[in-house]
Amino acid sequence: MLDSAFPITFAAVRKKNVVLENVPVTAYAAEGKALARHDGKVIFIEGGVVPGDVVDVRLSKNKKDWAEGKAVHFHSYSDKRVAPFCQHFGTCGGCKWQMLPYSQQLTYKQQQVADHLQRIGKLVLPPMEPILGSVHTEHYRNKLEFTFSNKAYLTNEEVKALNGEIPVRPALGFHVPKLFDKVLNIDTCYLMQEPVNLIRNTIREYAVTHGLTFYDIRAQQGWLRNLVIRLCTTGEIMVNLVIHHEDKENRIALLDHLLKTVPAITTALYTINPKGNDSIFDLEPKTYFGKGYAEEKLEDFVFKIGPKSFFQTNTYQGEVLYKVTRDFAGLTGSEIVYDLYCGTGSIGIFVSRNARKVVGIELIKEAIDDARENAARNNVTNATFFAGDVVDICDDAFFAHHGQPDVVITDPPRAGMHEKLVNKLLEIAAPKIVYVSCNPATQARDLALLDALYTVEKVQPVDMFPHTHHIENVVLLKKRVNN
Ligand SMILES: C[S@@+](CC[C@H](N)C(=O)[O-])C[C@H]1O[C@@H](n2cnc3c(N)ncnc32)[C@H](O)[C@@H]1O
Repeated sequence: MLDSAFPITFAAVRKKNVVLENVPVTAYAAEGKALARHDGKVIFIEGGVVPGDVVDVRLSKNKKDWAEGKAVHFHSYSDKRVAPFCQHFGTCGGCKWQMLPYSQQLTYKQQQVADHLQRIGKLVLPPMEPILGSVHTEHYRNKLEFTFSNKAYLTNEEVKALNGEIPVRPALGFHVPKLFDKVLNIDTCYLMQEPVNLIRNTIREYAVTHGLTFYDIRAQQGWLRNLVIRLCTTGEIMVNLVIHHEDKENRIALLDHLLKTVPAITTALYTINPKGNDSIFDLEPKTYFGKGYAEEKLEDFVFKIGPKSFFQTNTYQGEVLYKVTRDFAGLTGSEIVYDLYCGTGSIGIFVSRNARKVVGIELIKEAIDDARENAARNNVTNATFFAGDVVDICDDAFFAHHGQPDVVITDPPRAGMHEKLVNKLLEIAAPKIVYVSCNPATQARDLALLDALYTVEKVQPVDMFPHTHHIENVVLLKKRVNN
């Protein structure tokens, strides 16, 4: 069937820059790319394509078994498509799946988890639990970072209309994908509740009318660099304005104007960043107004979140994810639980009342400082946290000193666990491992190694990021009895 839809020979397909015509898109692959097949060859397709569309694809990579390209023409659209709700859809890098109904997004995410675990992990799976969708499909984030730039993104039509005379054009919004120096001016973003749009637009309007300079990332000049807004479910709002250098008069005037316009802000900070990159992790934010941090709640645990702290970006689904993790761990109060890649210790603290002891390990020292402080604030006395690389820390002496784990909870970054750590876990052979992952592909790779000793008992995908291709997945592994 598919062959007749490809009026092109296999030899031609091996060339780059070939345009494949009338390609029926059948599924989604990893990283939000769409997928089609021809002659046993897999074609990954970018460019806002969804399964059910029929497109022409210009190939940019062309290997023996697979190719990659961009949709350059749509012959027909999937009947599953819906109208995107955001005016910035198509240019902005966020919320790229708005053209699919949410129920359909969940179906594709569920399929992808199953596909990765079976194809990469080659695992025998128990019946998978249906993905837990987000109650809030808009306004679900608790933090966003906007960028100032003196090069607002312009469409091709806008550039043509300017006849080569392109002026400095201040923008405050999001980077346009693949254009590192262009920023899309955002008017309304649906990722966070109000007053986040009001805060961003107030600052931009004030800055433009008062002639404040927006950063030029190429020339490394300009005053205003980034704006980080955190809005907690407790109602607290923390704003961190990142500027290139101190300009006390303008800084005070701008922040005072903001606080007067948006009195709901509970904390305002500013950070001076004279560096070539945007990271603030090696900088010291200064408090201008309020207590200098915000508080977020998960169940009745309260977490202190400073301007540099990491916290799950969807608080509602973060709580769902942690409940699944705690349920999978099946704690009775007598267990020693290791929380690997613990960040600010939030999973460990969340399960602490159900465990005898929690041992958390995390690379970033500041996150461990937060974990210790959050444990103390929540009267958690049975959790200890250690800063360092899990691979180095988790040696025999460490386990001998802190106790053999009854349950290991592991929540690594997208790259998954280091093979040395997987081997160590096989050696330590805890009865249960709960593996929380934001990348089912690397999770599947690690599970394939753990398969030497463990059986996958439960699989629960959780959707933390509606309208994106990102998936969180929790897997319960139990040690086989005969091992
Ligand atoms: C997905 S986050 C998990 C955070 C935490 N479990 C939570 O729910 O907030 C992964 C964490 O692993 C940490 N990390 C990355 N590589 C590490 C390593 N080699 N050793 C220890 N921690 C590491 C990162 O700093 C990050 O905090």
